[in-house]
Amino acid sequence: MNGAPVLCGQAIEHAYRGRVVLDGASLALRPGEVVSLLGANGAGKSTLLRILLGLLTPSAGRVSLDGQPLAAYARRELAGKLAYVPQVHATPFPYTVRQIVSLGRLPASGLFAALSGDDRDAVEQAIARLGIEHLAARPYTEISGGERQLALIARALAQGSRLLVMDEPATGLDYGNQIALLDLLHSLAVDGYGILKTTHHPDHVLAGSDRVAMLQHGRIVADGAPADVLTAARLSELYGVAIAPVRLPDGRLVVAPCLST
Ligand SMILES: Nc1ncnc2c1ncn2[C@@H]1O[C@H](COP(=O)(O)OP(=O)(O)OP(=O)(O)O)[C@@H](O)[C@H]1O
Repeated sequence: MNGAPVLCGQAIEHAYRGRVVLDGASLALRPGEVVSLLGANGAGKSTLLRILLGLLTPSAGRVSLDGQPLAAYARRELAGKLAYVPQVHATPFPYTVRQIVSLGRLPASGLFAALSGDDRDAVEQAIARLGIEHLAARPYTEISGGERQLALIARALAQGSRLLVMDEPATGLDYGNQIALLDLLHSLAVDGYGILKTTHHPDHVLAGSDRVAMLQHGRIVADGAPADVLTAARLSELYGVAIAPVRLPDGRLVVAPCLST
């Protein structure tokens, strides 16, 4: 059973140069659940994530963590509770994957301190959980986008926070790694992690998410169990194409593309 919400955004509003992107969006994340945030391109998903992480200050609304306003936390304390997995980026520096994962320990160890034994253990455990031991000594600049994504997730795990906020974590992963990622996120939730991720794949919501929130017109227009929320009407409205979930003989729901020509 999930506990009380630990990360709560309430009535969040945000505008970029006067253009309203979020207009009263509310979203909560509890331990032990995978929550997917769905929305069309430009709907404001990344903006909402950045606000929930305290990286961007909303024009209006409140964000709280464990009942305290986000602003009440020191940066290091926040990092111990909340980790961000950004969209894959390139770094100009040829750090090894192990060094990238070690960056997750910086908030705990301090910028100039050597890694302790506990830090090193956390790094190796994160690398093992992602199954990327074979990449650990490779330069981050010389691995694929999908491999970088796995390294960034390992970095978030090494950080030790129990809430993970991920911006399109499946992007760039091949099909096998997408499924492995869904499995990993589910197993992390079973271990008590709370996971909030954006996705463009309704199938990644139907498989492996406990809850889905739909962002449209700057608001969360639906929030609940994937099978309840992802109706043909809502999906068609969200994406502007005819789309319908299909129930397989074994009871699972899937969304299959249906081309107009
Ligand atoms: N720094 C910025 N300055 C001005 N406008 C911005 C800025 N960041 C985002 N926007 C605009 O705000 C809107 C929401 O952007 P955001 O990245 O939050 O959407 P998204 O739902 O994550 O999109 P996508 O699915 O395409 O990644 C977009 O129209 C975008 O162009």
